[in-house]
Amino acid sequence: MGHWIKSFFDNYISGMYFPDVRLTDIIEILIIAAIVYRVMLWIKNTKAWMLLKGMIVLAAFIAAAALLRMHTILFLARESIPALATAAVVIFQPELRRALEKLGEKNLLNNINPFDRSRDNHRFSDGTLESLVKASFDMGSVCTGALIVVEQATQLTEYEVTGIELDCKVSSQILLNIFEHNTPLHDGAVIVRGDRIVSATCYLPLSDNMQISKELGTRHRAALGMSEVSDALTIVVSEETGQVSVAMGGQLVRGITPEYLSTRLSQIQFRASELKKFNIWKGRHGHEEV
Ligand SMILES: Nc1ncnc2c1ncn2[C@@H]1O[C@H](COP(=O)(O)OP(=O)(O)OP(=O)(O)O)[C@@H](O)[C@H]1O
Repeated sequence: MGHWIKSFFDNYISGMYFPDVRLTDIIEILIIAAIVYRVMLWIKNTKAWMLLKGMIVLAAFIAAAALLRMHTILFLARESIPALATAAVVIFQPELRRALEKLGEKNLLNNINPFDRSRDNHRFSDGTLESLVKASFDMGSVCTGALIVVEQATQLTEYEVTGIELDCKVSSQILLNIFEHNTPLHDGAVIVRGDRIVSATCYLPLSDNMQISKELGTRHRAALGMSEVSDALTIVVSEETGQVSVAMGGQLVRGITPEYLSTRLSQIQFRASELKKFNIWKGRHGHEEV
């Protein structure tokens, strides 16, 4: 038996090439796998999926042209590659920007950089949370349409300037007043930063998600659009049905309850660093992803 094992090793194993795998190689493989996974998710969740499908069709066409030796088509394809690459960057500018912003949100530099203003103003009180929930469901009960964006780490200044500047403490009464029909501020969205309403009548980007239900109009599309370009949580109250929905991270959850909205708001109520302390001390929502 011993002889057999020895001859097996001599004949097969000793002839094999075992690369010298270091710990850094394993870390490198894991990093590349995570990046590829993230890029694939990004492609799947954005317009890039359409682009990828288009590129596959184009590649198949060029491969067929190469097989059939269609030199003019190959020449045109070769010459247009730089132009197509530039066009892709221009077309996907919002998605690329969002991807980089997301990277920045999780960046360790946020915890180190003392000049980062976003660390100071993204916490709202329990009073604001309760006012948002109360106002949303009060408006829902009388079918008053509303759109309320609760800012998180992504600064919404560019959307804030499309509206009328306000600086008032969040209260359910103010929100009800703003969205009252036929009043000057009722159209568009309100942006909430911390405990304050910073702007009303804001214009939000519309989502071009083709999977969104056809029965939903531009108010819901705007809420979803906002959630695609930022980490904000947007509350929508339907004027038609009185239903309250919430959009965040490119997902729209329709027909929610006050408890659900309360939970979602409490999940974003504290900054990540504060949240850890909050969970340790209060033991609330410790299991939920933020
Ligand atoms: N891009 C936008 N940014 C902000 N608000 C918007 C935007 N587009 C539409 N709205 C708001 O939505 C209102 C129109 O809502 P619309 O009826 O088209 O949407 P909906 O999703 O069907 O909502 P509802 O159920 O309330 O009818 C507008 O009067 C405006 O207040």
